[in-house]
Order: sequence, then C-alpha cells, then structure tokens
Amino acid sequence: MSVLVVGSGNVDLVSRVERIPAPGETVLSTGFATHAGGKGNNQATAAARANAHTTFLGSFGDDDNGRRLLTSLTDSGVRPLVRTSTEPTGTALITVAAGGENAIVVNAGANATLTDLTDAERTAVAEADVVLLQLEIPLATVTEAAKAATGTVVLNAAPARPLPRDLLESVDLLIVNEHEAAQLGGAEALLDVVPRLVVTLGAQGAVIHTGDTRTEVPGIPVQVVDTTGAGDTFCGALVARLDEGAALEPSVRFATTAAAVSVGRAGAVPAIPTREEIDDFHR
Ligand SMILES: Nc1ncnc2c1ncn2[C@@H]1O[C@H](COP(=O)(O)OP(=O)(O)OP(=O)(O)O)[C@@H](O)[C@H]1O
Repeated sequence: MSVLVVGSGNVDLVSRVERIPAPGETVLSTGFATHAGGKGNNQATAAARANAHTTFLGSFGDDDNGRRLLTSLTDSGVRPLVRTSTEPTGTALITVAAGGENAIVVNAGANATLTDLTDAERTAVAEADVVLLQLEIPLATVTEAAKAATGTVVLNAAPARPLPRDLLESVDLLIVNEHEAAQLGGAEALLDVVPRLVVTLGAQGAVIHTGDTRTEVPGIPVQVVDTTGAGDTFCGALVARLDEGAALEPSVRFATTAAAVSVGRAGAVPAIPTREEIDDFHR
C-alpha cells in the first residue's frame, strides 16, 4: 500500500513583533524562526509519521530552503520525488504581533512551476493506492494528477478557490473546513459531485457525509498550544489509515486524534505526531 502527496513545499520565515508595521515603517523583531511548511509538505510528513509508505511529488528551488525541505521530508520517512526549479523555493513571510494578529506574504516560487507531469511522475501517480492533493500548486496540475490516478483520490480543497467540475468528478473523498465548504457552495451541492465529503469543524471535530448519511465525529478536548497545521495533520493521518484499508469513519476518528495531539504542541511540522503517539493518546 502507498500514499502519494502531490503538492507544495514552503519555508515559513516567522518574525515576532510588538505590532504589524504600517506601510513604509520598520519595526524591530522580538524573535525569528524558520520552519518547513506548505500544505503538501506538511500532509506528506503527517502521512509518513502515521506509518504510511509515502512519496511527495513537488518542486523546490536549487537553494538552501529547498535542501532544508528535502531533509525535513526524508527525516520523517517521506520518499521525495522532487523537481529542482530555477525559481526559488516557496516562502511564507509571516509577521506575528504580540496580540496574535498576523500579516503573511506568500511567494509560490517553485511550487508554481509544478506543471505538465513527466512520464515518470504520471507513473508514480498511477501506481499510488491513495493520491492526496491540495490547492497550493497550479490547478491544472491538481486536475491532471486526479485524472491520472487509478487509486483513491483525496482532495483537501485548501486554500479555497473555485473548482472545475472535471476535477471534482475525479475526486473520491473531499476534505474541507467549514469556511471552505461554504465557499464551495455547501455540503449538499458538493455531494452532487463527490461521493464522500469530510467537513472539519476545529475543536468540534468533523462531519462525514456519504450519500444520505451524516456522521459526526467529535473533537478531542485538549489544552490548545498552537492550531497551525491541524488541518494538514488531519488530512495526512486520514489517508494513512485509508491506505491501510480502514473504512472512512475509523480513519476520521484516527485523524481527529492525530490533529488533537498536534494542537497540543507548538509549530506545524514539529507538532505532527508519530503513529506511536497517536495510538498511545487514549491509553
Ligand atoms: N482546538 C482543537 N482541539 C482539538 N482538536 C482540534 C482543535 N482544532 C482543530 N482540531 C482538529 O483538527 C481538525 C482540523 O481543524 P480545522 O477544522 O480547524 O481545520 P483547518 O481550518 O484546515 O485547520 P488549520 O488551518 O488551523 O490547519 C479538526 O477536525 C479537529 O479534529
């Protein structure tokens, strides 16, 4: 069994400030850190740490940030199938104010060059048992991968944007948060096109929609430290369980536990739990 994640990799450059600077203004940072990020990178990491045999297909620059992402992926057990672009590795410049307010500038960089899959890339897509996609790479590539897949196609439609019908028709399972669900026309409209839908509800957990059935999976109460990447942990863990042959409901319960562990810890990638940590959570 195997999971292929086709998606983005970014390096997050995070500066803490007293307040967000106004245009033209310079403020001094009170702390700085860089982290591996991007939804594709995070979700591949989550799937691999949950024990799935995971490959990541993406595009990084020939630069220190790209090498950093590759190291982060391989350290988590992900097999990288990564192009080297002449564009720089994607970055997110994140400014976080003391009150929690933030201002973010994203440069897609190499992620935007992940177009026109090569024969080897199409073969990897076709051979995967589960293909997991998000929307931080060109939409045409997401659609191309969804159509080339022969296994289960899971789309996390984030960040939200209008989706072509032929993409949705290739999706077996759609995962969205409640804002994305609303932006895409609501659960009922989506279920006209996709057979299975999971809507995540933050601390409340998630709802599974399949045909006429609606199943609520409650969130697990935890002391919240940092919710960054909770959605990515949820998606990666969910596909790891699906890939083992588990049904959707137990897979969503497993993902809810994994995401709860991650919100109890700081950061995105550092907070993503291993299989052992997820299994131990209830003991
Ligand atoms: N405060 C919380 N307590 C427990 N679990 C949480 C909490 N917040 C999120 N989760 C878990 O993470 C899952 C995804 O969270 P959410 O619905 O906020 O998605 P998201 O908006 O994509 O997340 P993010 O953008 O913060 O990564 C939820 O379904 C839930 O299982």
